[in-house]
Amino acid sequence: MFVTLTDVGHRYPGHPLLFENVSARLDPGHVYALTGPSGSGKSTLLGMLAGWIPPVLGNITRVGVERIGWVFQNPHGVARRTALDHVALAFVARGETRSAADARSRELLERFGLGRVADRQFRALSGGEGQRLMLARGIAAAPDLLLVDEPTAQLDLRTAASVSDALGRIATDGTIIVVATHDARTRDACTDVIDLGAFQ
Ligand SMILES: Nc1ncnc2c1ncn2[C@@H]1O[C@H](COP(=O)(O)OP(=O)(O)OP(=O)(O)O)[C@@H](O)[C@H]1O
Repeated sequence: MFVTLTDVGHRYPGHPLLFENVSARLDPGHVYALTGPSGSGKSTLLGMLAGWIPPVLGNITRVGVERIGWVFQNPHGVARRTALDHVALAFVARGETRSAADARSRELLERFGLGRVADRQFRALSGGEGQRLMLARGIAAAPDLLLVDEPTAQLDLRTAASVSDALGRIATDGTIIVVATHDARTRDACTDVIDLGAFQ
């Protein structure tokens, strides 16, 4: 399974080229930081990787990528459900029994520094905890391609740092992960960098 970008470029109708000549190969087990100044097209390229936006130039090939997951800027959860429930449901949806799902979820929550708040309702989590929970849920769903859009944009520095550190630990064998970010610490936590600023 992999994704290739070959000389990819994009412009919105009536606007100049946002970026051009982006070529890369994305493989499972890596976490790719997609960086670049505000407006350089990071969210646009995530939409292209998802297949929502066809590139104006070049092409994107997805081989063996069937399931695509997203983690957005703001954590969205069910207010009265526990953190554990949010992750366990992803495992249950993949066919695990509830008790196996709970055990795997607790392990995953530990990895994201959320072991302590596993039984807390979503509405009682802090912003950083909520965002780390969204990443844990994204991984639990085991998509082939996980697209993460500015996971620290709404967070203060310290909370953002906790999310960046968690991102450094999410590389996982069966999933290609791409994280759009302007946060240097998030970028440094990733295994690879694609800088759109270099393709303007
Ligand atoms: N549907 C659209 N039609 C026209 N222009 C658009 C559309 N969507 C985005 N743009 C413009 O394209 C540029 C790139 O937007 P995009 O959101 O991809 O950048 P970004 O790098 O993710 O920015 P930021 O870091 O600020 O989130 C921006 O100038 C934006 O206003």
